[in-house]
Amino acid sequence: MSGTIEQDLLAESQYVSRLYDRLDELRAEKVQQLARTRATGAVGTFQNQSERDSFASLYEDRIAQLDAVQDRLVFGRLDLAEQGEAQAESNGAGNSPRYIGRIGLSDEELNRLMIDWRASEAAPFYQATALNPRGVRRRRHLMLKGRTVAGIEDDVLDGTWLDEGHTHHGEGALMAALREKRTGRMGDIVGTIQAEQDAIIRADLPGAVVVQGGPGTGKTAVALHRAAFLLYEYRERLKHAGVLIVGPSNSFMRYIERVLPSLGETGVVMSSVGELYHGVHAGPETARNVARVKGRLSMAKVIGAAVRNRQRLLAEDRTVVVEGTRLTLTRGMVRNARERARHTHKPYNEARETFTKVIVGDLAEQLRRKLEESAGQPSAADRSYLPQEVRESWDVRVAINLCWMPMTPQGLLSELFAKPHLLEAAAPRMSPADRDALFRPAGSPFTEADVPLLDEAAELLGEFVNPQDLPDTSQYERDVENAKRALDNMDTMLANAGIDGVVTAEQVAAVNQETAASASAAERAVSDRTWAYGHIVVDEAQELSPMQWRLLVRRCPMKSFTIVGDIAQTSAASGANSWAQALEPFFADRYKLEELTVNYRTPAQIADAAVRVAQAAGLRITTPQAVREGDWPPVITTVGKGELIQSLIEQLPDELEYSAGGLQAVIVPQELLAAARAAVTELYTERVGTGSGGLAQDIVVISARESKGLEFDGVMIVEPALLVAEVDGGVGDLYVAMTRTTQRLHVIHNQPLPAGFTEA
Ligand SMILES: Nc1ncnc2c1ncn2[C@@H]1O[C@H](COP(=O)(O)OP(=O)(O)OP(=O)(O)O)[C@@H](O)[C@H]1O
Repeated sequence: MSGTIEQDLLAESQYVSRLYDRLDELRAEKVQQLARTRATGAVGTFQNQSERDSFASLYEDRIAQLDAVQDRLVFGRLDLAEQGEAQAESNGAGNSPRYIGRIGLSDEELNRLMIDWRASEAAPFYQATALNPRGVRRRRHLMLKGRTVAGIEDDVLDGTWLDEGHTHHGEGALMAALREKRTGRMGDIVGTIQAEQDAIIRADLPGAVVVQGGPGTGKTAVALHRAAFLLYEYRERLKHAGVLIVGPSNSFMRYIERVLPSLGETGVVMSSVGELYHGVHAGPETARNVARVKGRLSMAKVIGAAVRNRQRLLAEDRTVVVEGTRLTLTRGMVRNARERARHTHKPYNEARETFTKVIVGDLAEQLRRKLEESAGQPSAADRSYLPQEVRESWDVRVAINLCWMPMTPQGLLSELFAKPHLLEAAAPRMSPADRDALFRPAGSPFTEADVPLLDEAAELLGEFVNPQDLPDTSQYERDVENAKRALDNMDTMLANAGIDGVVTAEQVAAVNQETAASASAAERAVSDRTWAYGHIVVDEAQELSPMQWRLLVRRCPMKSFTIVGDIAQTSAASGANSWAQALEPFFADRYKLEELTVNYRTPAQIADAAVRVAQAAGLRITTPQAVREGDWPPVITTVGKGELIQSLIEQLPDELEYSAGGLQAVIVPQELLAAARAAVTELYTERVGTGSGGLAQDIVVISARESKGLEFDGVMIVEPALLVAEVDGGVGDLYVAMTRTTQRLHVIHNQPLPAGFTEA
């Protein structure tokens, strides 16, 4: 059953190579099928063509998936105790070992070669313990280098096997994984998921799960693996509705973007909080008081009032001229039309149709009476054209727009913050100081804190139809026009394919519409604000304001959420002080709170210092147990006034040597950021990045806020006291910065260090 390590490595390598052969075979099959499908060309009925397109994209997706899982395709093996016959048959593999990998693989005869890590049969790989072995005799981790097995780590749970020596040991699969250099892109942890993490990953789909955990406890990793698990376990349900993953910033989204594809899952929608309103790329809200005000739930009422206030009454009756006849639009007519429009309970832009119809009807009636009066007698003549004349009158259009102007969310918000009288009318109970804080000139860029306000406005305003826009039917006509032009260019191509005059411009236009209709759930979800997702994963969730929560809950009415974060790391002015405070308005007490307790990232010596700083400032934190002691305590360099940047430049080369090809971060207060970046860039030019770092950039100079959620082999922090001062004296950001490192922390300071930094 077990030989020398060399024999076992060889045997395992042979099996692994069989798995890769099978993967190659499947890939080649799909490539062939794709080529055959494409070769059928642009002929046949449109149904045929759209079927062909769907097949082609199916094959493309499968090829992409097979490519993405190549790296460390298989990572585990389970040897199980004797099973009952029925069970042995049902898993088709008798008592032969189960190999656990990124996807499931079977041979041509449908014998299972490898089990997807998400399948229930794979669960013992993560959950079996000596106390509860769940039928597992031996859990084996396979460490691959390319396509061969370079290392084996055994975990024997059966006493007799232990005695017989069926075991190989090294430093441990987990430790080996943690020792890896950081690349600036998060990797998956599928081979070493720990039991407490696995329990959360495999929790049921319905309801909200909140995962609280200190720094480095694997919250992000767990959230992403959970998304992959849900997409596997509830594929049918989630295939159409999709899964949305929300994180704090674009650089964070870049940091995590490769994890799901490496688990064989694409098609998930990923968005930072600033990108949640389609078409707006919002930057951070830097003014903390503004973020605080905009994040309050009461802003929903303010937006509601702002929309209602745009339905105006007339101050006095107004004369309008229709085809030379003077008519009177009375205040009463407008009030009545507004009541009827409001009664439809439709969004503002749609209710405007009712408002317009009522006004036009009343004025057309007035016009009819006037025409008859001037003719001196009632007439049976057809007057059905009158409403059209009224509708087209310039005066009438101006008057209607004065009372009920079509609005975009962007337009509404821009004006609301640029015109103090509008804000005062919409928010009479807001303090003047808060109203002043919201003021900004029209056309200013939108910020993250505006995103939920835009969404709120969109909800209340409904579809915006620009009166100057052509009606819907003309879109089709424009498509036909485009297609006609495209067809001119396609003539030769069609002739080559032996098709002459078979495809018409109308048919090409119809194909465009088909394509739009068959876009994947993910593609459609991104652009459709009213899309209801099947599940939402929120990372760094402690930072979300109540208004941001409101937006997210609207995007998933079923309230199926995975929410991960650390209350102690809150730095946003409108973020949460407790999960109960953040979630109760939306979930009441219907959420399950889980906790992660082991810090996999930061060595104990550094994590302890971070904990002391947090506790000295009175922050209530959970203190996870660090899995490694680490080689270095925090290094502290004290410098004279004005020498911070100079010292940074002097110390950086040593730190780069320590991180030896890994990723080095320099975390700097906002006010020193530009100077630090310039100085470091002068020395290291293109090695310096600003975001999470990439393969080409191994030094990043960033603010504490930007470092949220990321990790580096080495971290330098410049002037901690300023990091604290810039967030109103909170130590949350400093706590975050200190816990970003996997190896070394070096602090350069001039001002006194915050309490707790050094051991008393
Ligand atoms: N079971 C595991 N096996 C291997 N590595 C792990 C495991 N769990 C976590 N890690 C690693 O620990 C590091 C921290 O994980 P992650 O970023 O998910 O933590 P976090 O709780 O989100 O941290 P923070 O709140 O500080 O941003 C990552 O490098 C991750 O890959």
